[in-house]
Amino acid sequence: MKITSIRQGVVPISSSIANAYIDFSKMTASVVAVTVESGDGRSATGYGFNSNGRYAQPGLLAERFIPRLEAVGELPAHADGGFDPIPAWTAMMKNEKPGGHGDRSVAVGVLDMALWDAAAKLAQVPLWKLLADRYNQGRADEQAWIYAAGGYYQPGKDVDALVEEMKRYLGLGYSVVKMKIGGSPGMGLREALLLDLQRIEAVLKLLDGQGHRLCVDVNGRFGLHAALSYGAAIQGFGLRWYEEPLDPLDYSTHATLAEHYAPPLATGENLFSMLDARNLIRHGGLRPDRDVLQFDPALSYGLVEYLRTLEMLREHGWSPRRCVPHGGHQFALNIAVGLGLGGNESYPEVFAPFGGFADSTPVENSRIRMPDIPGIGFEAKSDLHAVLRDL
Ligand SMILES: O=C([O-])CC(=O)C(=O)O
Ligand SMILES: [Mg+2]
Repeated sequence: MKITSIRQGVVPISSSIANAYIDFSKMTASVVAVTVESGDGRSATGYGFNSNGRYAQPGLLAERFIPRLEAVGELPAHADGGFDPIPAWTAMMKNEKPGGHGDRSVAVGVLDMALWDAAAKLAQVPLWKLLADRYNQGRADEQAWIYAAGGYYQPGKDVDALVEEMKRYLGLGYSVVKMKIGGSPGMGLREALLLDLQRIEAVLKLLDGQGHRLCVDVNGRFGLHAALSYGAAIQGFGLRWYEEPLDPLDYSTHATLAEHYAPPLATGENLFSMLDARNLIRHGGLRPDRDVLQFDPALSYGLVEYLRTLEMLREHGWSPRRCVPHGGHQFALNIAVGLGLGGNESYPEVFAPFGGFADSTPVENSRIRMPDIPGIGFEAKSDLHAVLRDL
């Protein structure tokens, strides 16, 4: 088993959308293609990319992580005889100190995704099946629960346009949707809250008042006072979840909020290692019977690290069903189905071509089936495959 070539590129995913914390006017993504040769002379090329919210990492890839992978030489096979990304991952992380993950976890996540795509292609099975066989006693789910994430702020977008957007998601087969809140620059808390309540109530009306069909996402914008004020105001709606109300690393403030806000909270998309996730579980006051963990393997050192995170969760009494990764990509969708997570995010209208799933698998009642092709399934998603093929 040997890595024979690695190529990288940068692709723009800029758009006019904004959440409560950032706009996406300059957003980019790294893409890589990694070719692996098996002992019997066969080879496969796996692809990887980072999901939105963090920028492309061409420097870290070129200076550290690609050269280390290129230098690795012969790699030991997995016990099942196939390619094993774990020894390659360990070689990539040599001479990296613990802590301070920064953008390094993004660069490693991009390569990790490509290694897993190559591993499943060499085994000639979909990644969800490889994962179920290696780590879940062969038990893959038949489909994944997904929800439509959108409801971004955009110049000139009023409440009617927000409702129209959500209507389109329902038309595509989603029954649960997510919208942004907390992003009204220049407004005082009272004024911003009143406007957001109007926006939330308009979407809830479209959803026949069923709060469990709506998630709201603050993207880490609030301090404790605003998080509590919004929490008190939305508590009665029975929302599916209240996402990232606070800074992602401020665990004890999360614990205080959880004492006062009983319905489900969701967070974790900006925690990039098993150890950060463990600190959230230890100190964040989250409740394993209702809260939702959104660690995104594509941003946080990939699936090798995510397997450690799932193990840590088990040790702390959390089911993998509480995990619904951020990022709306096919990699996390395979992980959700193969390892029995609670579902996955989906971006029907934003972050193309990286957001979205196989062309051939429609969404029905917020559920999606997986295509039965080798690897992660990029070849079954034409807009994304066109970008990756160019590498
Ligand atoms: O707007 C973003 O940065 C993406 C995000 O939070 C999400 O998908 O939950
Ligand atoms: Mg979010």
